[in-house]
Amino acid sequence: MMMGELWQQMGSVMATIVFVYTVFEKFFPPNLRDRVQSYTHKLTSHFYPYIQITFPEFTGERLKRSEAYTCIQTYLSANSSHTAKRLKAEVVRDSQKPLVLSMDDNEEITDDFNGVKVWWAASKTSTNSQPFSFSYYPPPDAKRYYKLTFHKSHRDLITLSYIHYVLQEGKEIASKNRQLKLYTNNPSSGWYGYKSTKWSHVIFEHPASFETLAMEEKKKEEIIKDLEKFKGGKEYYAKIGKAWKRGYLLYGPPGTGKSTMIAAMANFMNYDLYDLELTAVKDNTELRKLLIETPSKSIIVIEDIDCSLDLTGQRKKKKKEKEEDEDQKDPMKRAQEEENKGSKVTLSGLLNFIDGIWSACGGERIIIFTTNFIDKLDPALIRRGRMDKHIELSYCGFEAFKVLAKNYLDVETHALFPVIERKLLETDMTPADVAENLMPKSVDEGVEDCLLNLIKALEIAKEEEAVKKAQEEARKKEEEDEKEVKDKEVKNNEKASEDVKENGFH
Ligand SMILES: Nc1ncnc2c1ncn2[C@@H]1O[C@H](COP(=O)(O)OP(=O)(O)OP(=O)(O)O)[C@@H](O)[C@H]1O
Ligand SMILES: [Mg+2]
Repeated sequence: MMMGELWQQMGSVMATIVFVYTVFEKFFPPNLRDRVQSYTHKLTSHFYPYIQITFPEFTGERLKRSEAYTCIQTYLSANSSHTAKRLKAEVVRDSQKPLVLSMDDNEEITDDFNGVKVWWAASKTSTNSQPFSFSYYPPPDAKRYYKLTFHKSHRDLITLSYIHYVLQEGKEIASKNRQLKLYTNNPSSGWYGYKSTKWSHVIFEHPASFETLAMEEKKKEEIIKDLEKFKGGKEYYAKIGKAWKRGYLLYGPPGTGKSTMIAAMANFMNYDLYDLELTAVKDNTELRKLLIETPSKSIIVIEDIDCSLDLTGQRKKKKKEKEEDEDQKDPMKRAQEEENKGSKVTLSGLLNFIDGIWSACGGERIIIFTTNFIDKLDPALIRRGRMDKHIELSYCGFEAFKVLAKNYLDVETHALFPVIERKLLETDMTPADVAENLMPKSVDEGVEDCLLNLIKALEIAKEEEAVKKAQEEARKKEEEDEKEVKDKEVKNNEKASEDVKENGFH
């Protein structure tokens, strides 16, 4: 007999029992009722050897969607779409698949775990308590739940292992199908300031990956391994007593692939990106709130950290000195300055953001800073522990060029490659410029035309570099000559005054 039919029969039996129970409750004293109840339980469990566990969709007072329900739904959708006969199709937000199929209400499927058979049923109970009442409003939504049924002899296996397995699997499938998101912080002033959430997002669709990223193979591998180690390092971080987070500092000239690498990292890790615009953050308190609102499995990015705030000298200025400065200003001027300054985030606020006790909330977070000028940054900001790994992205070398040639022209070798290799050694050109020159400018341009374009561009860049160098040298020489003349003058003046002293002339 099918489980569904069995339950239908059980339903009518239950209705009779409920009726008898109501009569029984009315006419029998409480102590007798308790005794009869315990016997009934024993009797039913003897004849009905199955255990049922329900997982309601909503739990708690705040009607939060149950995480377990969502995981089970994902797990069953992946497993039921080929076994269940009635399926429900839904467009699910943030999922890569346009349509997600899951089992329909009152549908039932079986699953197998270590040779043990279990039954899953999707059910719902109507919450409308007055079925015949007339109302202008539609009846409230039904309460959905999943019901798991299994034989009582497998109680331990199911409750200790199987349910855990289903939840884990569900989570993993969801994270694989998840659409990545790119968040940015809302400005704290104006209408956005009243928004309950501090971050707004769009779907992240950057196609960058480590395969298409142009850089030395060895360096790339090292970064990939570092990321992999971090991802699977939950126990390790717990063992060494460190918060599960890692900081990367990406530095190098403009157009060397810092932003591209961030996108590649997000795609590789399957983490959401939180692009933090520091100048829009009011103060340190708000910075902390933003941090708390980022969940685990996220990458927090602060681009061009050297330009975001004046973070270079603030920590060095002593508090006392600062107070003295402030006291001397008149209050009106001070208030205006505060207003103009916009963001009051300080270096110490940022240091605490990265490394303070709050930064440990949530875990599994990566923080990335990018800068064009690493020397401008306060050493405290980029010390290991805050920025654990410093990655330099530099001008295009031959290895990086080969990746770009493969991406843009689909070639791995060419007779012109050795020429380009030599020219790249002589000239500094960013991967962004190399990529631009490699891109065919019309449908008629073939591989060779593009490579020749690049060679030409490298030659022009070399000439420009030589001119710049000559100009720089000429400027330096001019400065030195000027200095020499000045030094001579000073020396002559000194000599003259010494003569005056010695000879006693006035
Ligand atoms: N290493 C690279 N690999 C692949 N493409 C690259 C690389 N570097 C630059 N590019 C190309 O050049 C463009 C600019 O690169 P990107 O924005 O990553 O530079 P950046 O280092 O972030 O520059 P900035 O310092 O100005 O922000 C990208 O769109 C990308 O196509
Ligand atoms: Mg950039």
